[in-house]
This record gives sequence, C-alpha cells and structure tokens, in this order.
Amino acid sequence: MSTPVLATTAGREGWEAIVADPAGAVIASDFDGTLSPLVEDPSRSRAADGALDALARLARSVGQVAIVTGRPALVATELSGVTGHAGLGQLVVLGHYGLERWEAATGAVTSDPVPAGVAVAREQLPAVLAAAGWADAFVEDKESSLAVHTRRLADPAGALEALRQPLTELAESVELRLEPGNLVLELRPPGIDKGVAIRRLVESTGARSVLYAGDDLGDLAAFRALSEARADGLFAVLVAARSSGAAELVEAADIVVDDSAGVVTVLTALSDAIAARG
Ligand SMILES: O=P(O)(O)OC[C@H]1O[C@H](O[C@H]2O[C@H](CO)[C@@H](O)[C@H](O)[C@H]2O)[C@H](O)[C@@H](O)[C@@H]1O
Repeated sequence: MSTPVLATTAGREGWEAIVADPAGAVIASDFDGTLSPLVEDPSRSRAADGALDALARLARSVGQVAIVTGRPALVATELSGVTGHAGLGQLVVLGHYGLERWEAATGAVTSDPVPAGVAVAREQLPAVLAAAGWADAFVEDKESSLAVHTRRLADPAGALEALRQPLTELAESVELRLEPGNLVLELRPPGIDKGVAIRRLVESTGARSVLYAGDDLGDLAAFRALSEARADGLFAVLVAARSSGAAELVEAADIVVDDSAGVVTVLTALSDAIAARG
C-alpha cells in the first residue's frame, strides 16, 4: 500500500521517524468516528473492518498501541472487540479522556477519582433537559460522566445549540466540564483531556514518536499536546478523519482521510512501510 498524502514537513518527518525506529513509537487512536464508523445508537458502535488487524500488525513492531477514547475503558474494549483479539495483548485503552486506563496484559482498569459533581448532575439533568424543551434527548450515563446525545432528535443541530448554554451552566454549577462533540454534549470531570492522556502515555513509554488519529473536537487536545511536544524533539503524525466534520482538527492534521476506512488504510500503509524497511 502506498504512503498516504502527508501534507506537512513535520508529518513527513514524523512518519519517517516511526518507520526508522518503530520500537520508539506510540500508535494511538480515538475510537468513535476514527476506528469505528459513526452510528445512531452509541451501543452499536463496532470497529471498522480491518481496524483491529491493522493495529495488531503494528503492535508487532511498535513500542505501544493505544486507544484513547471518551468512552469508559471497559465499554470501549467490549464494543471494539479488542479483548482476546490476536496480537493485541499489550494494548492500552485510555478511557474517559484519560481518567481510566485498561491494560490488555492484565485486564485491569485503574481510574482517577470521580468527582461528586457527576452524581449531582445526574439528578438535575432531567429537569434541565425538560426546561430546555428537549426532555427526550438520549442520556448516555457513563458513570464517570454523562453524555447528552441529539443525533436521534427531530432537529439534532437545533437541539445541540439549545442545550449548550443550560448544560454549560449545569456543568459549571457542579464543577464539571462541558465537552462538545459530534451531536453530543458531555458533562465530565475537569483536569483531564486527551492531551493530558497522550502526554502521560508518551512519558510512561519514553516514546520518541507518535501517530495519533482522531475525528472530533475531543481529539483537538491531543493534537495540540503533540504539536507542542514537537518543539521538545518528539516526532508526531496527526491523522484526522472527516467523520465528525471537525474543521479545526482537519486543518491541524498532517494526513486527512474521510472516515474509519481511511484510518485503516493509513495504519496499514504504516505497517507496510515498517515491514519494507525490515
Ligand atoms: O473519544 P471517542 O471514542 O470518539 O468518543 C467520543 C464520544 O463518542 C460517542 O458518540 C459519538 O459516536 C456515537 C456512535 O457512533 C454517535 O452516535 C454520536 O453522535 C457521537 O457523538 C459516545 O457515545 C460518547 O460517549 C463518546 O464520548
């Protein structure tokens, strides 16, 4: 498979660094919209065809393969099907934007503490949704956070805009953070995001290079953290899938693909390039 179009010098250098020194590389990807096609019902998300095989093939040569997701770590492992998948025995899943860490090697999840505000928000949320006129919005209760989805409402974009301010106020009143995403508004713990998560992973692995793939606004923090880390000598390749239409993410990317199938193509091309270098 040929090398994908690398739009930037930093991206080309990052790709070359991974190919030349795969043992020093972390390959990390978001789940929804990046490794999995977007679907209406979040409980029906599944890894795209070939995604796990592509990760497993990379895992043979790179230092670390990881999924970095807004989902609870165990939900992401179950939906993605990574548990027990051949070749993914060293995978790490950073769930809840990095609040949780699951390791395939042990099957154990560790988590930072969940702030009390989540329980208060859970109680108050139905009344806030009703007052905004969107009592039927789907609430995905993720235990450590609450995601309000508008995708299945009559006016998904209108509902998202109508709910943004009241949910911001609710989040602030209980010391949570409002995380906007693709037709979703999440109330979640502050102090952690995918930027913090990927920095921790780079530090703990001693990585010299990273490829990170994402599609939504929540992935911007990882893109920013890795862009900044380039100044300290880290090589990075930033891959954006257009799935969620996050323009800022696409603008900041070194490689842009349409969807999760495109992400699989990039991962496969990278493992081909590593294999060709021998
Ligand atoms: O960090 P991610 O793995 O991308 O998770 C972010 C949120 O993704 C999920 O919602 C998105 O995907 C759904 C399934 O395709 C889709 O229906 C929804 O509209 C998208 O926003 C998930 O449900 C959230 O909990 C995640 O935080």
